[in-house]
Amino acid sequence: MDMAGPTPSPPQTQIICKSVQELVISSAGDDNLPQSYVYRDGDSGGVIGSFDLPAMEIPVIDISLLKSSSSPTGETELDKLKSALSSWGCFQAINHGMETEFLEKLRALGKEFFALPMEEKHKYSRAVDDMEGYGNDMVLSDQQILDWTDRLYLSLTPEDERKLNYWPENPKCFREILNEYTNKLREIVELLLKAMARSLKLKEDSFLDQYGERAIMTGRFNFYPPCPRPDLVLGLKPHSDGSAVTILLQDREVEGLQFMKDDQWVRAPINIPHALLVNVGDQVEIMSNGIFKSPVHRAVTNSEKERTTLAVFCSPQAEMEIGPVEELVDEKRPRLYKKVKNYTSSYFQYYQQWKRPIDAVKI
Ligand SMILES: O=C(O)CCC(=O)C(=O)O
Ligand SMILES: [Fe+2]
Repeated sequence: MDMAGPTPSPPQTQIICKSVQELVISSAGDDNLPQSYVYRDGDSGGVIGSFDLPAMEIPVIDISLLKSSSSPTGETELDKLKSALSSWGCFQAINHGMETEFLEKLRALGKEFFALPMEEKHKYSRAVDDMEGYGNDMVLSDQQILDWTDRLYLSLTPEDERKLNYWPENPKCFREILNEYTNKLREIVELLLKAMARSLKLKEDSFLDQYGERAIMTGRFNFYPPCPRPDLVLGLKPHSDGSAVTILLQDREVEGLQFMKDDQWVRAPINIPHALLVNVGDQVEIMSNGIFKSPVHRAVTNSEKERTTLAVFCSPQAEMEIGPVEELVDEKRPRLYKKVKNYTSSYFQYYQQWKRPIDAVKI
């Protein structure tokens, strides 16, 4: 199955709308809240829900211990990884080899970019038909409920496919730091994919074999301005990621991410500022034949504080055919997913229609 093929319905006229930040500047309070952002009863289970949700007990994994399973600590950490990914589908990664100061520089890149004057940011605005660049939701239908977020979306690898015209020249160190982060994450993702395979008693290249030499990494700085009605507006609608693995650098001070577990929303904590939040995307769920879970998550808004995060989506090369690793298919666990190529290409059309693209490849 090629995901570049049939999709729910073709994109309709697209309208580029004002950035959320501009809306906040131009409207003085909730009387002016545009209806296109508002959830009404009946949309996705109705209201956004309670604000005192439980915090999740998210597993913390020392990824420096995942390099070898020959020591007892390595073995324990691999077991923790397996259990984290098959129950939650996510964990906080510590000892990833990046200094706290470096992560702070990265956080500052996003904050400083979104704090630039509008005219300056508009130099990097995405084109109507392009995902990349500065902007907000692609509007594909009148019914679409918009996300209360502005983004800067950049392709990071393959390096020769970077569109540098979208990479801000201000802050000055933007390109250098983001490039360094990309290189670090590339190593981390390789390490994780090997460890995931070993945790399932597979050969360590079992997932990497489906990954290709020109793997795709895209970075998205998400900026959530304060919102007058967090009870009616979401920062990001419920979704699971179309990636193989996503690495999220959360805001240091402001929470907002929530995961769905046993039909309940739970808050992702920000208690470890130097941790990276790693979550499985649909493509690892497919490759692991459903053993590892691609969790549904969303971002809520905050009436007082703005929030900035950086998500990096890591996926196999588009031409690679991915599917459940053969050793994970047997009578007890029949094949759950078809083989698929180019999984992320139609992701957003499903996303905007509240559909999970992974349902389209289930057997
Ligand atoms: O900003 C967040 O906390 C979540 C970001 C996210 O889920 C995404 O960009 O896919
Ligand atoms: Fe996500």
